[in-house]
Amino acid sequence: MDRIRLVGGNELNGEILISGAKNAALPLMISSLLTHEPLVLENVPRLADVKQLERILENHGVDIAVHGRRRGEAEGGGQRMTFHANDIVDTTAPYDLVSKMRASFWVIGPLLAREHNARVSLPGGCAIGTRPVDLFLYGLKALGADIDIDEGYVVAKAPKGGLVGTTITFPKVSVGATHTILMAATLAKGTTIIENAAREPEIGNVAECLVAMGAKISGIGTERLVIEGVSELHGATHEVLPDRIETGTYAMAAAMAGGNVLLRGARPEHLQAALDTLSASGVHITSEADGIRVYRNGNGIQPVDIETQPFPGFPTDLQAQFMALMTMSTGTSHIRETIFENRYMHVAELARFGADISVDGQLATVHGKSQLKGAQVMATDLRASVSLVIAGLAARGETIVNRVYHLDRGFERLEEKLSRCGAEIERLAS
Ligand SMILES: CC(=O)N[C@H]1[C@@H](OP(=O)(O)OP(=O)(O)OC[C@H]2O[C@@H](n3ccc(=O)[nH]c3=O)[C@H](O)[C@@H]2O)O[C@H](CO)[C@@H](O)[C@@H]1O
Ligand SMILES: C=C(OP(=O)(O)O)C(=O)O
Repeated sequence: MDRIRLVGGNELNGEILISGAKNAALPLMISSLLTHEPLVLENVPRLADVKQLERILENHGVDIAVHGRRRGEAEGGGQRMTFHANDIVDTTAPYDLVSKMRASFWVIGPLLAREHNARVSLPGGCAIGTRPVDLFLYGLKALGADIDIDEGYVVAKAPKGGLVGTTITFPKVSVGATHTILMAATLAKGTTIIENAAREPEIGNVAECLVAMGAKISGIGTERLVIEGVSELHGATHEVLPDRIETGTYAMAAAMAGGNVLLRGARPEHLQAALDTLSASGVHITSEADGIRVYRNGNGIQPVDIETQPFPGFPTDLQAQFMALMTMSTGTSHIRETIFENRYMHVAELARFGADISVDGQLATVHGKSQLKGAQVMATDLRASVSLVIAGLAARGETIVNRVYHLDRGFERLEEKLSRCGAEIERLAS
């Protein structure tokens, strides 16, 4: 298994091109199942999760082609890809494909809407909590689907004539359930209203793509989405938005290591809560025409308390990275994880660097230290893994991060992007 070796202590200076967002690319790819015409996506990141979803879509009969890169070839700008679901040849999404990744379960929405039936294995994804699918099933049943759980599969059937629009009020905000019901409702009969919809920018990006494909959606970006069903969708060309979690991660890396980095292509409005938190900790953040500049030059990091929340709050996908940063603050900070019940696996690994963190339920208390020391650590999930990398950038001496396949799910060319800015980092191939 590949490992990452880094030696801490170098500042980060230069530019990092922000890739297309994994969490938008995946549902956008899934949207291609809604039409028999080709969907062209631009700025698709090259990630293990994208590859895995390609396998799942191909199993349903989607033809996939890569047409090259749109921008920043040398730095790894995103791919231009076509997804053509002319015929759906299989409405089963099998366990061995779906169990590796949470978002693969979302195919259930388009399959049910277009083919009126679907058999999808219960999903996998980062082991950060129990991650049930009750909200998906609640929404699909409300659209008229008959749902059964059989041998680990959700077996769903639409009523005769297809799904029927209705009002769905989610008792809890769910990104995945919002994506799934939104996609399904585009082809339902009549109007669907989703109340308490997730407002993450990736939902807006998908909704805009669906509109380009002929869907009728209003309320994009709000917690109330109104979808007027149409009888069919058509092909379109659409761009994956820049990855706000990658942006926040590199912002925190620059804050930890010190230096001055331009995060090219980043959109500040997509991670304002995280940027405000970084500013409060003493990091200089400025918006520029082509991205976000992050600058820290020898100043101490102030402790700041955060609580993770659905968008526009502080994202849970940046909690681990922020905790790494707080380990070097000049005081004590409190972090409350409210989205997932088991998203503190990085705590034990950060302790190997000498970090002083205690956890009581959903609350983590981080006592800042002036200097971390490099260590041998284990990546446990995607964002936890990258928190270990950025801790290693600031630690004295050598760090080895084991099990980096987690990182490859969500960070494109991580070592390359960081080493271009001066980090001493390399991949040790197994
Ligand atoms: C591929 C993708 O985009 N993944 C993101 C997505 O995950 P994902 O879509 O899985 O996250 P959700 O927003 O659905 O989960 C939020 C909370 O709702 C709970 N829940 C969810 C569905 C359900 O049917 N029942 C239920 O109880 C979850 O267990 C969790 O506690 O949003 C999360 C929250 O921003 C991010 O951390 C993930 O990176
Ligand atoms: C938790 C994540 O991914 P997934 O939902 O696919 O597990 C993530 O992107 O941080």
